[in-house]
Amino acid sequence: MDKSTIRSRLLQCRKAMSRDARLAANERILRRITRLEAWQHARSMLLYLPVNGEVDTWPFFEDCMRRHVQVFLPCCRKQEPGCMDFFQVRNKDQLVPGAYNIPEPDPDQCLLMREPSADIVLVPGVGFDRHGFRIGYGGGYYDRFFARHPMDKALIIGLAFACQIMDQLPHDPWDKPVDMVVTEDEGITE
Ligand SMILES: Nc1nc2c(c(=O)[nH]1)N(C=O)[C@@H](CNc1ccc(C(=O)N[C@@H](CCC(=O)O)C(=O)O)cc1)CN2
Ligand SMILES: Nc1ncnc2c1ncn2[C@@H]1O[C@H](COP(=O)(O)OP(=O)(O)OP(=O)(O)O)[C@@H](O)[C@H]1O
Repeated sequence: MDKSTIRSRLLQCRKAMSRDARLAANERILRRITRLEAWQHARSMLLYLPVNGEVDTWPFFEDCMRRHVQVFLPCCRKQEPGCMDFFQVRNKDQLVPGAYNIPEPDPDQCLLMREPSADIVLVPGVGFDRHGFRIGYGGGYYDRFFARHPMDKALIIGLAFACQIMDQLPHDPWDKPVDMVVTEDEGITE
């Protein structure tokens, strides 16, 4: 199967989850993540905010705000498709509706992260495999970002529901596996 066929199947299965199943799964993912020692010790994180039924990261954002952990969120470049930058966000009021209707940092109010580095990176995905390879919406945003900024010191965690996990996904030379994938059922590391 090619990437785009797999992408649409995985999106379909995520969409098919009931509201209750999604809420319960989000709750379990939250518990798994916040129990991680790395999460408890992290002082800075690159997060994302959810669209289209992705794993809900608002509770992570709130947890960071409460504990004064630095949070950086992506902002898609308008002139360069497939490129994004991270900006530091200090509160919800610094967010504006962005590309694909995802809340984004307002570049006028937020500090651009010139040399990205962080303790943890949470990565969204349409699907992941057991080796940490990821398939996204096909824009190549995270691929390009990690190519420019490998984030070698960070723990890179992919978030997904169990139905989004495949044994093996096709991957291209530019795909870089995440360090860990967390679903409601398990934490997957190699
Ligand atoms: N929450 C979140 N933020 C993110 C990403 C992401 O995957 N999730 N990105 C990671 O790359 C970047 C934005 N890229 C995106 C690319 C496409 C779509 C999107 O919704 N595409 C289709 C819908 C697909 C479908 O549901 O069928 C569309 O254009 O309508 C969303 C984000 C940066 N921020
Ligand atoms: N490092 C890179 N430099 C230039 N182009 C890249 C790079 N990485 C990926 N691309 C391009 O991005 C496109 C999308 O790649 P791919 O299908 O792997 O996206 P994806 O991982 O599903 O998307 P996303 O990261 O946005 O969620 C490909 O056409 C590829 O050529």
